[in-house]
Amino acid sequence: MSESAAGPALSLRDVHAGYDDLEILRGIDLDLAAGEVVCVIGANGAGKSTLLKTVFGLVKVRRGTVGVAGVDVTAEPSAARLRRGVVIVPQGRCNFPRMTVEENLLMGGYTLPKDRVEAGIGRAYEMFPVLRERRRQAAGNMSGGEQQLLEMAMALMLDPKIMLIDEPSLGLSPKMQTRVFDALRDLAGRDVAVLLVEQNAVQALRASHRGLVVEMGRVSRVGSGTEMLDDPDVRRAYLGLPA
Ligand SMILES: Nc1ncnc2c1ncn2[C@@H]1O[C@H](COP(=O)(O)OP(=O)(O)OP(=O)(O)O)[C@@H](O)[C@H]1O
Repeated sequence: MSESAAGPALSLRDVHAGYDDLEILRGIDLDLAAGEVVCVIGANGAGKSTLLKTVFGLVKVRRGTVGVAGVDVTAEPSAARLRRGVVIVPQGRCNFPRMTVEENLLMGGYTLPKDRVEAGIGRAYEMFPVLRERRRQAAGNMSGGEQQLLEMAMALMLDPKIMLIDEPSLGLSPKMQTRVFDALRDLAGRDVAVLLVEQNAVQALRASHRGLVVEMGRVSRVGSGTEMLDDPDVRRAYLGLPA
């Protein structure tokens, strides 16, 4: 993990956001360092996905600021944030099931110049060798876990600094879940800041440097992954474990 001279990779200050007259985020404060994996947990409907969408600019900030590498991006549209290296991997998988794995990767990098596309594909195959093996196969014929890896690899094409990822382990076998969480740690090892939303909070916290609980639109608890796993209130309320 590292904090550059410019400060954290991502910083949220008193962020308020929501939909129509519904305020969902009510003063979120959060700093995320390069190379750090932070897992957001909370009840259904607490606003976890809204938080990711707000960082990416899909939901408008009503009050407060979003900063990326020390630059205030609160007023910037998603495309501008993307150019700053913020990517989002939404819930669900495989946008282009009939296209091959490699064609999907090319779609992930369609805004890039040719040399960066080649570098991106090289990076994706190095990180996920299974995708190289399957590169000529229709993406929709891969397992759910492999499709999830492809989604992450598509986001990797853009050489991101910040990856926002929503429920990456949803519907995967325990073995594939482990693979996905390992991949997130690998990304962090490459200095990407990862903000992760997960229902599978136990495994996600094990894979995270820090966890935070969102409650009533605010961050109610922050701690290392281990502290959160040991916290009796968190165990009872969010992990389904005995206190
Ligand atoms: N586009 C939208 N328009 C209106 N309300 C929305 C919209 N998207 C989400 N909401 C509402 O905002 C609240 C927070 O939703 P969000 O998806 O952020 O929760 P979450 O914590 O990710 O939930 P879950 O764990 O169930 O996925 C919910 O009450 C939801 O119904």
